[in-house]
Amino acid sequence: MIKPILIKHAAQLATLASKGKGPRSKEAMSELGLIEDGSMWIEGGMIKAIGTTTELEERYADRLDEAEVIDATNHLVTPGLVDPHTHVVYGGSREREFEMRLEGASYMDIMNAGGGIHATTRMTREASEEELIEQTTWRLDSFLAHGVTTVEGKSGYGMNLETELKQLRVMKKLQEQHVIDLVPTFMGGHAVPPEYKGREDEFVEHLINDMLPVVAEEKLAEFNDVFCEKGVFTPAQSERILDAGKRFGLIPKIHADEIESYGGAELAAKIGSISAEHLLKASEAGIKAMAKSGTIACLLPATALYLREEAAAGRKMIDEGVAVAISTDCNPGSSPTTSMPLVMNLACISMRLTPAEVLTAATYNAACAINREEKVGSLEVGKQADIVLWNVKNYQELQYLFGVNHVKAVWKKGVKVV
Ligand SMILES: N=CN[C@@H](CCC(=O)O)C(=O)O
Ligand SMILES: [Zn+2]
Repeated sequence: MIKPILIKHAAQLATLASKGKGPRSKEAMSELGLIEDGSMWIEGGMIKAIGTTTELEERYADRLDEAEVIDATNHLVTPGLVDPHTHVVYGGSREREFEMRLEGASYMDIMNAGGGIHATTRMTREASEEELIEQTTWRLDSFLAHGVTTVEGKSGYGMNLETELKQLRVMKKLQEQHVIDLVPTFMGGHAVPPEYKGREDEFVEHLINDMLPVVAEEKLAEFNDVFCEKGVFTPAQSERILDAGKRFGLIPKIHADEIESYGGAELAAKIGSISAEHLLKASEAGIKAMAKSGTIACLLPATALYLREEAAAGRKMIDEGVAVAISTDCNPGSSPTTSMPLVMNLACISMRLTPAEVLTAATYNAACAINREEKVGSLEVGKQADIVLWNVKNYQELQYLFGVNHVKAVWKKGVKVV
C-alpha cells in the first residue's frame, strides 16, 4: 500500500488555484494563490487537501502516523511544470546547422536548401520506432529532471502517412511507458516535403484527404498544428488544414508569424485556435484579435535566443489582454533544450514578464493551452499530485538565479520520480 504523503512547512506554496476559470490574462497572471508555511495531503495520486501546516496537521491529526512526511522548510513548492509545445519525437541531430547559422546562414536558407525540418524528416523517416522511443525517452527523462511533468508533442517530421503515424504511435507508447503525461498533436503541415515541391496545394489535399482521417480514426492526436509562414504554408492553406482537422475533432494550433509577419495571429483568432505559437513578428492587429478571441499566445523565448532573433512582445501581449503560456519548443533545429527553468528565466529577461506571470505561463496557462487545466497546472483539491519541490525559498528566487536547475524533488501522480 502506498502511504499518503504530507508535504509541510513549505516556505511558499504557489498553488495557482484557479477554480476552473479558463486561461488567465492581465493581472490574473500574477495571482499565484500563495500559502506561507504551506502544506498538502496527497493520497491515491491526487491532492486531497491543501492549506497551512497548522490547518492540515489538525485536520489529519489521527492519520499523521501513517503518512510519509516531507519537510519543505525553506523551500518553494509549485505545480509540476507543463510544456505545451514540443517536437520531442525526432531522429538524428543537426549540430552542423548550428555552426552554419553562426557562420551567417539563416534558418529559412538552410531549410530551403533541403536542411532544417527536411533534414530531420529524412532522419526520422529512417529511424525505427524503437530508436525513436529510445531517443525520446532520454529527452522526457531530462524534462522530468527539470520539473516538467506534462509535455505536448508534435508529429511533423514525417510528412508522409507512414512516418507521421510512426511518430504518433511512438508518443502513444511513451504515454503508456513513461511517467510524463504526453499530449499528442498532429503536425503533418510542418513543411511541404520535397516530393511535393511545386505541388503545394496537392500536398495540402493529400494531408486533408489521406492523413487526417487515419490520424483521427486511430485517435492518435488531440490537436492539429500547421506552420503558417512565408515559403511554407500560406494563411489560406493553413486555414484549410486547420478547418479540416476541426471536422475530425482535432483542436487547431498554429505556428504563426515566427519569421515574418504573415497574418498568422489574425488567422489564429479567426478560426478559434486554442493557441498560437512563436509570434515573434505578430502584428498589432493580430495581438488585439487574439486578446479578443481568447487565443493563448504560446511564446518560445529560447527559440528566439537560439535563432538570435528578438523575442516576441510578451510584455505587450499581456498588457493588451492576451493570455500567455511559455514553452521550450524542444526540437533539433531552433531550440534543442528540455529546460523549462531556463525558458522561464528568458521569459523574464527577454520579454519582461514578471516572475509571477512566468510561473503562471509555465503552469496553469500552459495547461490551458493543451486542454489539461482540469487535471494539472495548479495545486488544487481533486487535481493530480504533480508537484515540484525547489531549492529556492520563493518564486522570485526561481527566476533570479538563472540558468540553474533548482529542482530538488518531483512527484508525478503522487509518486516521487526525481
Ligand atoms: N518553426 C517551425 N517548427 C519548429 C522547428 C522545427 C525544426 O527546425 O526542426 C519550431 O517550432 O521552432
Ligand atoms: Zn514548434
